[in-house]
Amino acid sequence: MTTPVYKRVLLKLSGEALMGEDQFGINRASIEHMVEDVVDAAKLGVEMAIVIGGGNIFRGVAPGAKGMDRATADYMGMLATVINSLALADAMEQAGLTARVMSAIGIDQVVESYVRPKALQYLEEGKVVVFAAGTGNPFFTTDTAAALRGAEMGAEIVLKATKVDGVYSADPMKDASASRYSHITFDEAIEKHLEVMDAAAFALCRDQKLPIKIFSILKHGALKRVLLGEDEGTLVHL
Ligand SMILES: Nc1ncnc2c1ncn2[C@@H]1O[C@H](COP(=O)(O)OP(=O)(O)O)[C@@H](O)[C@H]1O
Ligand SMILES: O=c1ccn([C@@H]2O[C@H](COP(=O)(O)OP(=O)(O)O)[C@@H](O)[C@H]2O)c(=O)[nH]1
Repeated sequence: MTTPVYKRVLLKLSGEALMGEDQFGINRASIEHMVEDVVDAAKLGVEMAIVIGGGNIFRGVAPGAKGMDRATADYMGMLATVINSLALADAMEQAGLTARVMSAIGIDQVVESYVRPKALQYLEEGKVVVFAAGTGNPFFTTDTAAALRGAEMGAEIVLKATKVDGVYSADPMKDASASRYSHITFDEAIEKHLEVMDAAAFALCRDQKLPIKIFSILKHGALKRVLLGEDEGTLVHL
């Protein structure tokens, strides 16, 4: 089977996964692995919009942010996603893709600002669009940004590529006895307070009838398997 089951997707890439085995920052091998998966996905002809987190950089400055005003710390986190977006777009260009970064916060000398029709046009042209600076608002996460941009772009699904291979009954990093769901409803995920994604992101996707697939970014080829409709990760559905 080589025909993708989706035409357009919103891929959320974990910022923290970018640091690989390092303490913080961008690990070259990690970003190259991620990009290889994106290239394979693009080769299937799937239109791809990407949101990348900022935990790898923000984690590095987090001790210094202790006691800071929350909104200010969140703006620092959003700027961290701009750094990651630029690195990701550069790596994608080097791998032969055409990428565009659009920021939710105006920093026009660095990247163009997010304009919805322009983003839609880029996707139609086969360019990979990277949405930087999250939603542009403090008190949100890049998961919510993924849900928001996914809905705006008319994506058929939000693909959350993270450090675990799906949604578990409890955090698998803390509880070895946790079991993985192959699928779960939005209501169940919210009611059970499963923290693999924040409730705002789950609620937005539920309201927009936008399913989410959660799978491991560390498993090479998993993204392609998801796009081909193979059994991979956890589907969160209505
Ligand atoms: N019920 C759960 N199922 C799976 N993962 C969970 C669960 N509860 C908490 N987690 C944690 O959520 C993390 C993924 O969310 P997050 O930290 O936002 O990652 P990302 O860097 O991808 O944004 C996983 O690494 C896992 O440790
Ligand atoms: O719309 C947004 C998106 C992100 N952030 C900030 O940016 C940080 C980095 O994003 P996130 O933690 O979602 O990244 P990831 O977990 O994927 O590395 C968050 O912690 C927030 O502080 C924010 O304030 N608003």
